[in-house]
Amino acid sequence: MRKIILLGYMGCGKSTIAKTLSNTTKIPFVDLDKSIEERANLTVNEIFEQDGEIYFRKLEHDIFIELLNSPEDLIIGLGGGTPCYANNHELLNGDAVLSIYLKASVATLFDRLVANKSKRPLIADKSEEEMKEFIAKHLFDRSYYYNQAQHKVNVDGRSIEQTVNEILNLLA
Ligand SMILES: Nc1ncnc2c1ncn2[C@@H]1O[C@H](COP(=O)(O)OP(=O)(O)OP(=O)(O)O)[C@@H](O)[C@H]1O
Ligand SMILES: O=C(O)C1=C[C@@H](O)[C@@H](O)[C@H](O)C1
Ligand SMILES: [Mg+2]
Repeated sequence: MRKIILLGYMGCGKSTIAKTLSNTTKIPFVDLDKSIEERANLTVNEIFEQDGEIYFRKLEHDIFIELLNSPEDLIIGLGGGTPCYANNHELLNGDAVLSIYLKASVATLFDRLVANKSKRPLIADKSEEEMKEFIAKHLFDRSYYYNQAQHKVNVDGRSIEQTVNEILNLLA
């Protein structure tokens, strides 16, 4: 059955947009980070601290595959790094998959993340100045993987409703 996959950098709005899209379409939404936390019975931060990032990436890949193979229609919100590890980027073009990159500028990402970085282990300990530089470099490194998505939706300066409407047009 059909899988709608939202991807993009931390803070681009995957979880927020997916929730509203799910309310509108009545297609259930699964957040990959939340699924990982439920499976491990630990927060993402705790998994990074206790088991390390490599363990997290393995769990992330395994659960992503499970979700893709599940028998129902789903909206899947990926983690910010999901397309950049294992062969996950190839899965963005699998059968019955519609993948959408929510593309945000460094400025938009910085504004959204600066107030809310503690739950994101890759930026939790960075100062504001370090964060801006980190996001810019990291986004550059990851863009190749994000651009493997079938569709790209620019989210800068867009309300949640505007972005959701753009995605609904892709589904029509
Ligand atoms: N127009 C908008 N569209 C989406 N999110 C927005 C918008 N304006 C503000 N936000 C805020 O941006 C923040 C980041 O969004 P969200 O947590 O959905 O990102 P994410 O891509 O799921 O991040 P992560 O990969 O870290 O889980 C949220 O606090 C959300 O409320
Ligand atoms: O960008 C990333 O690599 C991450 C983003 C989050 O969604 C989490 O999956 C985790 O914090 C790693
Ligand atoms: Mg999220």
